[in-house]
Amino acid sequence: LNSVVFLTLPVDSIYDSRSERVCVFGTGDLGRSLGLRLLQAGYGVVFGSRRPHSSSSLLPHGAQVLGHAAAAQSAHLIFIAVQREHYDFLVPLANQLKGKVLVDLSNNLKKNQYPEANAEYLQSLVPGAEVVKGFNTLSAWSLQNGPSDANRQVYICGESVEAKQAVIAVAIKLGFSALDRGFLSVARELEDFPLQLFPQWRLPLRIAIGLSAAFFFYLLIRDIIYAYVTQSKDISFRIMVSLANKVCPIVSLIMLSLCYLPGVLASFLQLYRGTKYRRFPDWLDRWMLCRKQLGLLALGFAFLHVLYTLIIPIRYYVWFKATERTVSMIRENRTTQFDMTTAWRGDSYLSLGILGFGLYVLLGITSLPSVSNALSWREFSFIQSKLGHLTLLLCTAHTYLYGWNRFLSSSTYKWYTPPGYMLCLVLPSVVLLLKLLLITPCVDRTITRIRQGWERGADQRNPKDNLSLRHEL
Ligand SMILES: NC(=O)C1=CN([C@@H]2O[C@H](COP(=O)(O)OP(=O)(O)OC[C@H]3O[C@@H](n4cnc5c(N)ncnc54)[C@H](OP(=O)(O)O)[C@@H]3O)[C@@H](O)[C@H]2O)C=CC1
Ligand SMILES: [Fe+3]
Repeated sequence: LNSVVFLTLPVDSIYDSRSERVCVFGTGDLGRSLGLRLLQAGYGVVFGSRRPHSSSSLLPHGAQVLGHAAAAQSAHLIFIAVQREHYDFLVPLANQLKGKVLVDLSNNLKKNQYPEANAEYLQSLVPGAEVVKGFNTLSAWSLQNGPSDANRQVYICGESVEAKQAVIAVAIKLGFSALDRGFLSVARELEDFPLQLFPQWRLPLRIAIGLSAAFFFYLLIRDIIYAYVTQSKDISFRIMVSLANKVCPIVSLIMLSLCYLPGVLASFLQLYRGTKYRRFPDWLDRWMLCRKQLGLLALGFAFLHVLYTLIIPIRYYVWFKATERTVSMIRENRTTQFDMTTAWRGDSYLSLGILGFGLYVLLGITSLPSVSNALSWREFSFIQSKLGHLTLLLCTAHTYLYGWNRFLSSSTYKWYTPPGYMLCLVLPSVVLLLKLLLITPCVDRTITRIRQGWERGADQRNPKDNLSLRHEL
């Protein structure tokens, strides 16, 4: 879209702006930062201020400061860097603002603060001007940082195409890429943008916190409080590492399963409906949209599990136990035999864990926009779907083997924290089994046909066709 907009601009308006003058109303934080950036880009800047003579000391060098009316007359494009509450000062200037392009930069402190968008309100105050909403997602700080700052996208919207093109030309000159989002009715959405706090992370974060808290308290009671009550044994020090190192892998594996479960469910739903031309239910849609965040959080927990596992040899408790055992063996003049089976089992589960984690990291890296943009759709889906399920398989196998090892190696060992252990294995096992079912050649072929729109317009087909499809399954 950017390139289209770029091409439709007259070349002069992009390159020959040395003499062009732009006006900025408001000499506050944003006004000054924007003015500085405009001056650096070669524009002449005229500030419009209530007190043109007393506000000039902080202003960027080279800018002119006039009263609002005089400043408005000096330029075609006027940035309004003033809070919305004060917009009524523009009403008496209606004559001077006629035909001018007014850029509304304002944001609100909370959602739905006013009945209409700030930009629409501005348009209603000055009907003779062309209002364009834009630049509000930038901060004064990022504007001062210059073009090296990562935040390079600005969104704009407005009714007049010419007015928007003029604003886009300035944005490009300042080093931003501008995205035209449409008419002024989109302004409210743009104004809500800076108020959003990680919207797609909310649900995954809640799941992660909920699961961590539930398993932490479960393990606290099961491992520590239970031992204290029944055997009067104080092993509370285990909270810091042992307990955390159980919570992390359990939460990680459940979250990774939750990341792949909606895709599998969606495939079954399409299979059941025999068409891809019907919307998924809302809950499934929302779930599908936060898969990346679920996966990244799962990776975070897996990473913590790796770190906690790596520090095991340097723990005081481990060192103490090992020394104690060696000393008692010397005292009792005992020796032990090297057990090949134990060695195999231990190494196998560790190796599966390492391979799983390696793939886990690969999934995380390829979900970064800069990396995923460099991949073709086929490459991306190969890594995220095929290798993703392989990761889930390796991590599940690692956990199975671990539980099995503990079960076999310790005679006094009770079945390892049953509900936690079972839950963290049941869910991935179910996802893997369903996926296995989906990749059996017959089902896979049908899904591919459905996705390719093989039976386009399926919604109008007669029920008999549906039956034949089911029959084929
Ligand atoms: N600061 C930021 O990072 C960002 C700010 N914005 C938006 O930009 C707008 C300005 O923000 P900011 O620069 O931080 O605010 P400031 O409070 O720093 O500056 C506001 C400016 O508005 C002018 N002003 C204040 N009251 C009146 C009035 N009654 N009549 C006319 N002019 C008035 C003043 O300029 P003077 O004294 O010269 O008249 C003042 O310097 C806000 O709507 C904000 O939401 C948007 C994105 C980022
Ligand atoms: Fe592990």
